[in-house]
Parts: sequence; C-alpha cells; structure tokens
Amino acid sequence: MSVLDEIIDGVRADLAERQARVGLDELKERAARAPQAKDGAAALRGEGVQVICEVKRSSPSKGALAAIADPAALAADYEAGGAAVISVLTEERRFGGSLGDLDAVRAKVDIPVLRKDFIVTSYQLWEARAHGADVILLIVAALDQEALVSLIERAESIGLTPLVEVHDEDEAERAVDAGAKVIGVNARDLRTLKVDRSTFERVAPEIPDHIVKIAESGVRGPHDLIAYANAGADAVLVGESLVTGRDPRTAVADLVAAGAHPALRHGRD
Ligand SMILES: O=C(O)c1ccccc1NCC(=O)[C@H](O)[C@H](O)COP(=O)(O)O
Repeated sequence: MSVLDEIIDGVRADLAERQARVGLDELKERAARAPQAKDGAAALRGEGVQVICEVKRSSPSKGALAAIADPAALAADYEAGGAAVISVLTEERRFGGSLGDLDAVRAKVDIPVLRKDFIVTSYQLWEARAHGADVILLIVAALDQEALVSLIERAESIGLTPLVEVHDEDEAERAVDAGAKVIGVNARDLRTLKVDRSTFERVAPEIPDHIVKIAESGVRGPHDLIAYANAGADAVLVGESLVTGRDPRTAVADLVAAGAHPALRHGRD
C-alpha cells in the first residue's frame, strides 16, 4: 500500500466519525453563515511571484517539524511578511493538523486560506467552507477522473477555489482536462516522499498559460523561489523551511521580495 493510500484510509476513518457527528444539512447551514469566500485565484495572480505559507506541524517524510502552539499567531506572521495565501494542513494523523487550526487561522488573517487535506468527498468541501476556507486542495493521484471533475465543479459552485495538485505530465493533462484553473506541481514524489525540484520545470510546459501555476515543496529560501519562477511558477507553496526557521515573518518577507524582483517579470506579463 502506498503512503498516499495509507493517509487516505486514515482520512476516510476520521471523516466517517465527523459525518456521524455533523450531518450534511447542518454543515451546509454552517457554510451559509461563514464569511463570503475570498478569491484565491486572484490572490495568486498578483504582481510578481506569490507566496503561499503553510502551517505544518509534522509530515510523513520528516516526522515532527514544529509544535506550533498558536497557529493563528504563525499565520499572522506570515501575513505580515507578505504571504498571499495561508495553507493550513487539517489532516490529523500524519500532519498533526485539525479543523480547529483552520478556524483559528481564518479568524486571524484577512488573506485567503487554503484547507490542505486529502479531499475525497464533497462533504469535505462543505466542511472547508463551513470552517472559513477559500481554497481547497484536490490531489489528482487520489481521485479518478469522474470524481476530480465533480469535486472541481462542486467546489466552484460553493465559492471555493480548487488548487489541483499534480506530480507528473499525465496528471497535469488530467487536471487541465478536468477544468482546473489553478494547478500545483508538487515536487514530492508520493511513492518515495523525496523532493525533486526539477519536477516543476518538466511538468509546467504541459500547463496552458491561462492557468495559475504553483510550485509546491522544497523551497528552502529565495534561490529556490527564483529557480521555480524562472521555470514559470506564478506562486510557490512553502512549509517546512518556514516552520523550522527562527523568524517566519522575515523569511516570508525575503521570499516575497525575491518574488517581486523586476528581473523575474520577463515572460510573465
Ligand atoms: O510533506 C510530506 O511529507 C508529504 C507526504 C505525503 C503527502 C504530502 C506531503 N506534504 C504535503 C505538501 O504538499 C507540503 O506540505 C507542501 O508542498 C510544502 O512542502 P515543504 O515546503 O517541502 O514542506
């Protein structure tokens, strides 16, 4: 069984418990009372290379990364540093996240918030909206094509921006065919969990220009952002280096400054 399959087994078990506690109708009522969703795609299409900053306590590849006692305070630091979007991992077993983290971050920041999880049913979309998320992650490797198309359509119909994650050229083609408007190329191989930063430059040419392109994983500092930008990234998604560093606000500001450099504008306007 692959790591992804193992994660999704756990996600389905936890999901079944939540579904038994909170019915879909109640969730939809909560979603209707949530603040209106912010336009995640617009935030990622801003001037320069945008930075998505992640609240990430642990991971299957590295184990414990950071305790993050106050995810809202961390998110506020990210926002002050110039982040365009905050990514909140809500998967509990392997990443140490929760919907409580999403609530706390949503209540603290004004920029769009991404619920980063392993979404396999529309219940999780309503849950994301009910907890104030604006953007959700859909992982192509975790979904058959019919489910992918249906989750993209349902997400958009309730105001969420789907960030569709791919790992290779075939998955990129599936994402484009499914109608994705924002595609993330994750450099972390889900079989080996190793990061290969060259994945983005290999896969990005398969993605048409009108689609927002995000380079995910492996950004250690401005030099990696610049490399991804030169390969065509509109945004980068950064977790580990921010949560393990000493000064997340300054680290984000350094990334944002690198992403705003006029030399990177070539070919992007
Ligand atoms: O991080 C992992 O080990 C991992 C394993 C299996 C599935 C997903 C995983 N990570 C999720 C992510 O996509 C990253 O948290 C995100 O791209 C940030 O990456 P990094 O900056 O390298 O922490």
